[in-house]
Amino acid sequence: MDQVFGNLALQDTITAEPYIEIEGGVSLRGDISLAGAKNSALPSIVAACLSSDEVVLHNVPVEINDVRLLIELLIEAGAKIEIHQNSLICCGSGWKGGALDELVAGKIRHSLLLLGASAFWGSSLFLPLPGGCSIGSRKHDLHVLAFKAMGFDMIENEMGLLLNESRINKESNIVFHYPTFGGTINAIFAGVRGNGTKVTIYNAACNPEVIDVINLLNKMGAQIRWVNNNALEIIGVPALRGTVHNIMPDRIIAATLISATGITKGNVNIHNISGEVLAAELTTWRKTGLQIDETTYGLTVRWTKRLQPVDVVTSAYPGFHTDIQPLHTALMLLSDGTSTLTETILDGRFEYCYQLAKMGANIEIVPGNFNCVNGAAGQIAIIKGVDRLKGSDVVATDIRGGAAVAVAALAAEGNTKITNIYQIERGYGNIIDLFGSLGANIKRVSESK
Ligand SMILES: CC(=O)N[C@H]1[C@@H](OP(=O)(O)OP(=O)(O)OC[C@H]2O[C@@H](n3ccc(=O)[nH]c3=O)[C@H](O)[C@@H]2O)O[C@H](CO)[C@@H](O)[C@@H]1O
Ligand SMILES: C=C(OP(=O)(O)O)C(=O)O
Repeated sequence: MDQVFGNLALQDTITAEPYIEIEGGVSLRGDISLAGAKNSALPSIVAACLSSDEVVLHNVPVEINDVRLLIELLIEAGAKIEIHQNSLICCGSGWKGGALDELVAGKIRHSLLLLGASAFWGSSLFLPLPGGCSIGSRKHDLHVLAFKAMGFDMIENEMGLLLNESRINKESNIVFHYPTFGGTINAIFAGVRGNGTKVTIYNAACNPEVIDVINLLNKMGAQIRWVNNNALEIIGVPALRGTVHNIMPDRIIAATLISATGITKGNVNIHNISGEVLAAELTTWRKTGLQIDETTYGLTVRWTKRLQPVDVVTSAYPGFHTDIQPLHTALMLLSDGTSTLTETILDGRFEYCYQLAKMGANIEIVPGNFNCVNGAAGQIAIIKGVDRLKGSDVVATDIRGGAAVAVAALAAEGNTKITNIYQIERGYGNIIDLFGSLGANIKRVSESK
């Protein structure tokens, strides 16, 4: 790889500390339980604020930076949220909408979901441009399309999105060309309230995190059901009620642990996860020779022999998850041959590969003969397995790219220093405990303290 930093040199927000230090070479061993999923918790917290009764959420990963920021935004918009360890008591009775803080909204992708919440409450909201991982062109045209199809008055400019106080149509059809995760959730939030209004979302996202949010809303009295061919039908109800809900376990953290176990030749039991939510990924990883068994409590993962290369193409659920592709790359780094990874969802999702190259990984990024779902030119990573990785100074480029370099560092010879760990901590509550409890030599260092 001739580029040392990829496009990362263009970013001006890389933080030197705190940083993570990993002394590689320890095989991960032991048992571990998963925390609640970030990508279910974020929309679920917004959903919980759609009722003026109390909604209690358990198993919320409250240490995650993005969760904290979303709570801050919701409180600013008038919701009441109390944090009690890993549980939240949420109530939307004071919802006032308004203009959201640019700095906070601009750090997270799911600030977008406050638009759906505002439509639910019948109030206006100005959302400065949302943020999230810098992993390609993250468009929001499908969100706008959904709001407009439902009859809401939405104005979009280079500063952000303005939802004016407006009413939902009696009946609307939303047709997505791609099953957008955030777009589906936003349309559900906006469509769930009404007096018998009907919204049908064609080609809706059906990943486990969406199902978790729908289950929560239906417990709150919403009427949301699948009709056919991934169409969701939402019949508006006058109000939602309080309930209690457990956020689903984080399947991407499970994938992170599987990758880390495979690359370190380990033996780890992952509790409270069903193989069903990672079906495409487990099928792929079993082909590498990694032994993964489903048990009554979760998954057992055992390395028994050098892993074989296996090609992956990312796609919408139930396909191989784009958030898990960096973890598959990590798993393939020491494999016995060449594998390819074709990323079809997000065009900028290979930045972390330039960091892995500093550790001795052999990865080439080549143009693909296709466009990603956002219309941008797609790329393919060609990974040639090497015999060893070496510790190095690397940067966490985004949540999962950061996790991938941490996973590689666990198997590298010597010491790796990872900076810009704010990115990792946007998605992992405590990666030090996650790997440390399985034997890894890992610590978080803050020299200025
Ligand atoms: C907080 C959260 O849960 N984030 C997840 C969510 O993000 P997010 O909700 O942003 O993902 P989407 O499914 O909406 O986006 C996937 C693709 O569709 C494109 N698109 C999306 C919306 C739109 O209006 N127009 C459009 O073209 C995006 O640019 C992207 O290329 O799903 C992504 C894809 O599985 C994951 O990587 C993120 O981890
Ligand atoms: C891309 C991710 O998150 P976000 O959409 O919040 O940036 C992720 O969780 O991997």
